[in-house]
Amino acid sequence: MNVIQVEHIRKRFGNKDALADVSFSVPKGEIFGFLGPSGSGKTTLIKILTAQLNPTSGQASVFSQSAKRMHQSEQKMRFGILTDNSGLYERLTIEENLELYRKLYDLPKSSIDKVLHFVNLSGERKQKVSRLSKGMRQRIMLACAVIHEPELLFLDEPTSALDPVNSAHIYKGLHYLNENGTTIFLTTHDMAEAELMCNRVAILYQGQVQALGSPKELKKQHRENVVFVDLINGEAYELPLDEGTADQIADWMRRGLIDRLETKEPSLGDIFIKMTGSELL
Ligand SMILES: Nc1ncnc2c1ncn2[C@@H]1O[C@H](COP(=O)(O)OP(=O)(O)OP(=O)(O)O)[C@@H](O)[C@H]1O
Repeated sequence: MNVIQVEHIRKRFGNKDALADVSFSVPKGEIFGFLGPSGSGKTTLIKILTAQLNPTSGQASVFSQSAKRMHQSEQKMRFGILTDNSGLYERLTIEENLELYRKLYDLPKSSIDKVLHFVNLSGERKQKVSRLSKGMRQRIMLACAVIHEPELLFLDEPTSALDPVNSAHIYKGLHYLNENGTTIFLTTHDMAEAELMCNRVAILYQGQVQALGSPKELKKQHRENVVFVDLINGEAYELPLDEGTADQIADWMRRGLIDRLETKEPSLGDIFIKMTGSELL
């Protein structure tokens, strides 16, 4: 079953297409990465999927219903969202902010302890939000998005303000949620994060999906068909992957001349740059 279905979505702002023609689907249980350079329309699509914006044309559905219904309270219970503008009450403590969400979703008291552990902030629960660092705020916003363990989670750059230790902690928590049934739709500029987290990724550029597949499939598709050979006498070769090369390598091997033999697979970052012409941020 697809949790998200996007068909020929176009979104025009003024005389410019933010999204020109975007189609893809996300099956239940997947961690799906929506990648693209800054300004490519990732946030716009999340807004369409969560009924904050209407598309100019095309169909978007979530939980097999029009995405336009996502503002309805029974749908709101089913998803969580983390974006730049996820609001926090500055004068309240971390715990008091979470308490508001706990009541909203009618959850047991223990949900606060659980989610504080999830974002690695159990020790800071009594601190006022106004005094917190950017990374801590991001973790509390994430806590607010996941406290009800939603069926579907939208994460717009969830670890952009986090250090590697806290990012690793969050990845673990997100995998736990996913193993317990949460489908995750995330945007990121961090290709290592996409590779680590996502079952499949879409690369968005010029308003369209330019590549779609698992990181492994994409790497295979974009693999250079060359083999690198270093011989023990110091000679180094870059040869095409063909029959002639196979015979040559077999001969070198028989004569014990090979020091190193490898094929080169591109990273997801290399593929992103190739597809979008953009340098990574
Ligand atoms: N409300 C709006 N009115 C006019 N233009 C908009 C509006 N919202 C977004 N845009 C434009 O649409 C394009 C896509 O923006 P969007 O925020 O979706 O990109 P993004 O991929 O999420 O970028 P980033 O990675 O920097 O967050 C940009 O050119 C942006 O300026």
